[in-house]
Amino acid sequence: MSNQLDIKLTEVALRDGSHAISHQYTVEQVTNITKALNEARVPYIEVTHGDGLGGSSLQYGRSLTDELKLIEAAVSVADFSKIAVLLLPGIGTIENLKEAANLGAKMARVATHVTEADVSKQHIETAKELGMETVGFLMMSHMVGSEKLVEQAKLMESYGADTVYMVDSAGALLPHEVRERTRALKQELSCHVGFHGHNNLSVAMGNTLAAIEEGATRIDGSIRCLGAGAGNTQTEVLVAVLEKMGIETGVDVYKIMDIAEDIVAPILPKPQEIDRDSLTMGYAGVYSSFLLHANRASKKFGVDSRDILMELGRREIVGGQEDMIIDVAAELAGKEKTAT
Ligand SMILES: C[C@H](O)CC(=O)C(=O)O
Ligand SMILES: [Mn+2]
Repeated sequence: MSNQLDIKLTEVALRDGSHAISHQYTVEQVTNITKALNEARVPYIEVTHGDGLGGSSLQYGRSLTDELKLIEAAVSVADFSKIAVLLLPGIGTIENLKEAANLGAKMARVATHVTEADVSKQHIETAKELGMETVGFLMMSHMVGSEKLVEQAKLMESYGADTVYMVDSAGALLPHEVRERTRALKQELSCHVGFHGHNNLSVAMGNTLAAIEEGATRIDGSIRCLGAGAGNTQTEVLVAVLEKMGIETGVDVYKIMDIAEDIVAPILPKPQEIDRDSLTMGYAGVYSSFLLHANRASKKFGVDSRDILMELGRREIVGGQEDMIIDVAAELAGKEKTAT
């Protein structure tokens, strides 16, 4: 494969990884990690609450630190990397977006459920007016086939998205499915196509390579797999793999390895791994950020967390419906009680 692919990586540990550490980032951690990623020449670094701007709440989990302080800290030490923010319309507002842009965020990633791209119009247009690079982020892409995905991606492109991402929020897609969907997106869109994977089925790397082979050029990773569920495509591994394939990312492979080992690993509450819960998320097609919510509900109601996740998958519960996790756990606990 040619090394002229213009692959640009976005590091998401300071946003997607927020789910894995219950949104407890400090200014010091964000400053240290951003400074090091900037030195390693990572093009984009996403910083926000795990559920995007305005996500800090009882429903999604309260942040330890105001995300605007985290964004400000990241911007202050990044003279090469651009700081990106995630925004889910309905959680984050246009006002939140303006605040982030004022602080120096240069990229807005507007995320919707894969069938609801139409709600991103105002936010993508505003981000453009603010002079930001814009990304449309189609979450839970495994829930639809190529045709629907293309239809929704085209909407985002028509609103002005510079890139549209296929987002495998549940880590449920397999390489042949990513390949087929990416091919369809590339055929129908003129903007960049991106891929965001989760490693719940241990295929995030294979999925990412399939996406790149089909023409995706905007790729997400999380260093040391610090993302929701089992984490995302592991950035330092991806950089090394792409370098071996002759594909340039511009990221310094030794430096990114060192950040993973020396700066990120020490802040993890536990190593990011595929355990029975994260595996069940990929298997059942459940939103990766539900992991800690399901763990808590499992303890509270004494129900196997896999049963909760399987039921959430059956009911096709999506982001924004976190309250259903408690409902499902309570229901299952009630059924178990009746049965005994
Ligand atoms: C709000 C979600 O965590 C966005 C994301 O990273 C995904 O859907 O995956
Ligand atoms: Mn994610």
